[in-house]
Amino acid sequence: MATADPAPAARAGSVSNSVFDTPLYHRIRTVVLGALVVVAAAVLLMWPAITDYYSYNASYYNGIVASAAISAILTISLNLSMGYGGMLSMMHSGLQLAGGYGTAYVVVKATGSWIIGLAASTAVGALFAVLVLLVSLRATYLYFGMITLAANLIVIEAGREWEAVTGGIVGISGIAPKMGDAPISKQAFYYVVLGFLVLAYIVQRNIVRSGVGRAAMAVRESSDTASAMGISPARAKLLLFGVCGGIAGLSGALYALQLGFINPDVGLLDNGIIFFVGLFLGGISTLIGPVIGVGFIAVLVELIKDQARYTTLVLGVLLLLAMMLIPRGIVGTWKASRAGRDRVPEASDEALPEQVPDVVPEVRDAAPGVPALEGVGLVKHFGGVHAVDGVDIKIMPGTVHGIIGPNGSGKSTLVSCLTRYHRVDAGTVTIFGEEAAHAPHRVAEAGVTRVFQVPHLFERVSVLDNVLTGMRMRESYTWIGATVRSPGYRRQDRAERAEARELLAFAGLASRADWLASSLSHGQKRLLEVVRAVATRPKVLILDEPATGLTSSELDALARLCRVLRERGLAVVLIEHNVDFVMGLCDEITVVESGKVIERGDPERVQSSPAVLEAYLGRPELIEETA
Ligand SMILES: Nc1ncnc2c1ncn2[C@@H]1O[C@H](COP(=O)(O)OP(=O)(O)OP(=O)(O)O)[C@@H](O)[C@H]1O
Repeated sequence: MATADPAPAARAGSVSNSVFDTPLYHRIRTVVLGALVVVAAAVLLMWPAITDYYSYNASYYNGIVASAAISAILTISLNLSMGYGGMLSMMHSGLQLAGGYGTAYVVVKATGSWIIGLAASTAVGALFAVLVLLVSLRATYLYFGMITLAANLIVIEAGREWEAVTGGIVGISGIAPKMGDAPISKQAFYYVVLGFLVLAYIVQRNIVRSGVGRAAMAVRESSDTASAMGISPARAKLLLFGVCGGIAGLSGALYALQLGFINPDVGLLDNGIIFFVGLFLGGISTLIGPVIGVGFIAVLVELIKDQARYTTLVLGVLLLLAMMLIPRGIVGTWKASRAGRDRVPEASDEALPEQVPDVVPEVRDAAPGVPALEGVGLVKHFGGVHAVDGVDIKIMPGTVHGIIGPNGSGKSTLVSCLTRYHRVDAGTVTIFGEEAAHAPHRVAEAGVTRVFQVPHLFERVSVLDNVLTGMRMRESYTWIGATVRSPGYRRQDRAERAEARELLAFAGLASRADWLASSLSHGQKRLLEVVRAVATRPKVLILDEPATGLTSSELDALARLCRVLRERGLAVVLIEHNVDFVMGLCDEITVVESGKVIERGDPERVQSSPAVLEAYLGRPELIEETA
């Protein structure tokens, strides 16, 4: 997940004896950072008083900070969309415009309260974002960007033409926040804006650190893997982009109330440049980056205000320099530097705990004789390639079932048919006797989880966060619960973290829990993928070539995990080329060759089958050697 901001901050890996790894340095760093935050908060809180004391033009300087805060709110929304959700949004200035119209209409045309206006703008932004996402659900990154660009143009054009509501080209003016009949002072409104900035930041942080944010980041990394964990990519995107739209709409309302007017020019992309520059300068996919980036730009723009005609040029050059010199932005670069890292203990190979923890899933309710997963007459052709050609396969609960065959024989395609990643040309799939739903995430919901042949780990978040992502399917809290950190959310979050640590310990990864997943060895990454799949509490776990590249101790850990899962009543499906591993572990083996089953049975039967000896790589001795 692109430099996501896991909580607690994921750590980087091994330790040296540099000054950055001493406890004293870490204490000083914490104190200095804390002091900076306190000073910044104090200055912002006292800003109206400071400007009042030192300047004859206090309202101008208050306005600058209030406008920067409003831009920061919008940039937080853009960060959630592009940084955490991986959705390239070119419609954020349009969302701000739509939000601005919402409040302008309520306050000026309907003579309603500005507070109702804020609510209306938030709703307008959220609704508009959801509508745009609904028509672009299948669009890839760039196409989604183009659709949002079109949406932005439509909002501007609607603003120009729909005069009855928007006031046309002239727009709507006289949008003043009032308490009763008295207008709210600019000073008081400054604090309203500041309050909403804090709120937007908290919403962003709480969402990113909850299952809602983890689901969106999982989809951003790989929607196939997210689906295998029961996450609906469409739902995860809709939710996040809807929240983004709401925040952007809110910023539009504040913009209209702060300046007292709104017109279609607000939606122009030129006006949106500040949000992009602020985001990339501060650090995309970092929580505080958007605020710092926009704050930096506000100061810069103020400093060059006498040369205002060069502002766009300066912002362009700034963006270019930021991309070339600090592509992760100020905050991202700090976090990636030695100075920004937390201290971690040196991790060595861990002894595996003897006891199987209770958190390892168990299947108790399987009806006797009913296959956990069954495919009948499965056919999948790719043009002239008969990848799966009339396969029947029955996988029983409480067994380890191997699927072997030469390269290109159709093993992965068969599994993709069983898990609905491929639409079959013919055949049926049932899970515990019920016909399998046709979307991969629904298959995962029914208890069938898979680990892909190509590793799909979420590399830029912590090991622990990877496992937590696997638990999304059974999280019962809503995004509102996550945002306000309801007692139910906190209870569930605590329990999940404890469970994830137990599962990691069982796989020998406990001491790596807070590391970035990218800092693990290849074998540890494969094990982590299996642990993440186990965290979904599956009834059927499909592992596609999990043993590739594992050391002997990692192979032992994997084999032990498979045996424990079998004892607990799960069906484990193992696609493997490591024949020793398969023969030593599996109760039943299906051998495929050119898309057809050529043998099935226990390891002894398979090893002595003439068809297998003949077909398997054309090198019977490879099988015999293992006998
Ligand atoms: N999406 C696809 N489009 C076209 N052909 C495909 C596609 N996926 C698989 N194939 C073809 O289907 C056949 C079976 O491929 P598959 O990956 O299922 O084999 P496999 O037994 O899993 O191989 P390996 O052991 O090398 O992973 C191959 O000939 C492959 O080229």
